[in-house]
Formats: sequence, structure tokens, C-alpha cells
Amino acid sequence: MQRPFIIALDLDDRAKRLSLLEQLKGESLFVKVGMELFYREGRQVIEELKNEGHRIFLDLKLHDIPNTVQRSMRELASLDIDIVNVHAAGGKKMMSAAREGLEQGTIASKKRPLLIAVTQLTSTDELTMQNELLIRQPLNEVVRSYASFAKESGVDGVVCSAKEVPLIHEVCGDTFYTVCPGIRRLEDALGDQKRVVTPGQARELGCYGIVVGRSITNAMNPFEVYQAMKQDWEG
Ligand SMILES: O=c1ccn([C@@H]2O[C@H](COP(=O)(O)O)[C@@H](O)[C@H]2O)c(=O)[nH]1
Repeated sequence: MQRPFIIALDLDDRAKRLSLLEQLKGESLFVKVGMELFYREGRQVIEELKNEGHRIFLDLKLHDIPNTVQRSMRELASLDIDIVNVHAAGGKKMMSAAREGLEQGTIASKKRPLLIAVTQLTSTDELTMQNELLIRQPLNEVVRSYASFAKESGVDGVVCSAKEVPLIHEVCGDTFYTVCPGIRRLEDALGDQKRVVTPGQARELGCYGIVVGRSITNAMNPFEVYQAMKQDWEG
């Protein structure tokens, strides 16, 4: 199984995105379109990236009432994307509604995109969770429960820190997808990320896929960093 190395295209203008992709030309890429890029360039960017042959994780993290999420997922299903997501904090009804909307919107001849749910953002640590979000359970327990609620709701997997993958596999099984941001080389700045590992550690922890943004997008030589991190990931 080829486990995805997903590049977060978080860049503040179109020219920078094109320049990064030009530097990675010739590579078969899995890219992440987040809010910044989708809000700026809209549906067209998805078509462009698909035409260039890339696989796409559309990371919009839907979180709203079930009816709105269902109808929005139905719209997103018409895009040629491979993965899409919601926040597990929206609850089981919302996650089931997301799955329903995605199925309603996927045309018969096409494969439904994978639906995954964010457990706790990798920029959150236990102190923030307890003192600001007022969630009193230990972080690992919250992630474990949210992952199992996601599975019960028909969601295919979760976004989590690689650190939590073993415990998610324990409750949801090894085939439940785990997509992990919060990936850094040892020499990289953490920025706002709190629950962080290297690509090699993520592999050892059993992640299905990793998401890497600034380590590549801020690098002097993005191609070199991409190659080095991918090699560490693939082992
Ligand atoms: O828990 C989460 C969920 C999503 N993300 C997204 O992944 C990338 C990470 O970028 P870096 O520059 O490598 O930190 C970014 O697009 C986030 O929106 C996440 O980090 N954590």
C-alpha cells in the first residue's frame, strides 16, 4: 500500500503555488487544498490541480448543524476530490449527515471521496483543551472517543496527531484511516503546532498518511526538503 505524503498548499498567492508546483514537477503529488486556497481560488483550483494529475485532500473542516453539513457535502461531492473532512466535535448526527450528503452528491460512475473527521487540532495541547475549550477529559481519551464516534457515524477515518494513532487503531481497527498533520523535521520550527513528530516517527506509529506544509512551503529548496521528508516517511 502506498501511503500518502500530502503537501499542504498553504501559500498566499497563486504565483507562489504555481512556482512550488513547478519545482516539484514530475512528481505524482497528493496535495491539500485548505481554507486559504479554496476561499481565494474556489472550485477552479480543484479542476486545475486534477488536470495536472494530482490527488486532492479538500481540508475545509465542516462544522455546522447536520442539515447544513449534509447539503454542503452534497455540493462538495461534485468536485473531483479524494478526501474531504468535518470536525468530529460537530457530533455523531452531524458526521452521519456529512456521509449522507457525500453519498447523495457522488455520481454513480465515480468513487466517493473518503470522509475523515478532525479529532483535536494538532495545534491544541491538553492545557488549552482543558482551560480554554473546557474539555475536562485527558486529550488521549477525547481523541479516542471522538475517533470511535466518527467510526460509528460512518466516517472512514480521522485527522489526528501521529502520537494518537496506536490508540485509535486499538479502538477503531487498523484499517480506519489516520491522516496526520503536525509533521516536522527535527530542525524545523514548530510554529503553532503542539503535537508534532517527524515523518519517520509517523511511519513507525502506523499513520496512514501525513500532511506537511510549512517545512516544504517555507524551504529555500522545497524539492530537496520534499525528497528528504518523503524518504524518511517511506523508510
Ligand atoms: O489538526 C489539524 C488539522 C489540519 N491541519 C492542517 O494541516 C496543515 C499543516 O501545516 P504545517 O505548515 O505543516 O503546520 C495546515 O494546512 C493545517 O490547516 C493541522 O495542522 N492540524
